[in-house]
Amino acid sequence: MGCQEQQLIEKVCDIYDKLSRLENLNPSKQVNSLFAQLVQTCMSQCHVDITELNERDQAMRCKLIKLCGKAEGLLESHFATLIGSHVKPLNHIKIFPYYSNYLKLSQVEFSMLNKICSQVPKHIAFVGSGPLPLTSIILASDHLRTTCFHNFDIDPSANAKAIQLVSSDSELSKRMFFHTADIMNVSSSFKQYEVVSLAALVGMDKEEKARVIKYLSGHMAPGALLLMRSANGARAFLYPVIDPCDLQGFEVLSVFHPRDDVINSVIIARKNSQG
Ligand SMILES: C[S@@+](CC[C@H](N)C(=O)[O-])C[C@H]1O[C@@H](n2cnc3c(N)ncnc32)[C@H](O)[C@@H]1O
Repeated sequence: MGCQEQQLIEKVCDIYDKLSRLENLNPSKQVNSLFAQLVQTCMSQCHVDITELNERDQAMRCKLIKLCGKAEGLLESHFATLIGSHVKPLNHIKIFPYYSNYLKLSQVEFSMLNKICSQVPKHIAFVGSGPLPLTSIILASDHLRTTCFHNFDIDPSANAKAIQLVSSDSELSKRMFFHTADIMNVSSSFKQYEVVSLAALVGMDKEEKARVIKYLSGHMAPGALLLMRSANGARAFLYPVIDPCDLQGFEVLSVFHPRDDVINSVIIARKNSQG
């Protein structure tokens, strides 16, 4: 590994060490500052190959991804409550600190889908939509204005907050549906979706992510699209990486790796027609 790469890894380890010592990961000046430093560090264009990490750094990365996932959930829940307290919540979603990142990521995901889909999808499933389902809201409001979004989340309180956000918008709430379930227990209804979008935080390690993808491949309609969020380079300290070998039963159609302040890579694959 180059010395620049080693310096980046040491910086990530140092931030992880500070985060892991905190009492909790609820949004606060200290937590927000450490995550801002972590994201800034991992957006570096310095090439990092996480398959070459030593055992200590591999172990740290696995724990850091889980810690980031927890903090992201707490951040989204905190802002979903804040935004949901307004009479017209959707007029206030811009207060979410990473709103512009979601705008850019949703634009990327829409552009990729637009190149692949011959028709506008009628039904999209978003798996792991969370208390602040910004991707579904932005896609439904800005890009796919006739598409119905079925949002799945294992956490009933996440769905309750999400419903609070959209219910005051009469048009949007006609196209946004929320289902409380562990995605690994949902079977029949998946055949109706032309597109299934899998959140970055569903499947917090490689094995679990591969299990979710394998499960989806067994329940999606042949020819349907699976849109996944992955990570590349140093961004792989923040999210699990999806490799082509994890996509048995799918044909990879499009891959996007960000170079700006978008964090997630995006992969779109088609479910093989032989079912
Ligand atoms: C906090 S949101 C974050 C969404 C984020 N933008 C992303 O792309 O991951 C992730 C959500 O996934 C949900 N989740 C995790 N595992 C799940 C599963 N097996 N089935 C359904 N929802 C799940 C969590 O409850 C959480 O609300």
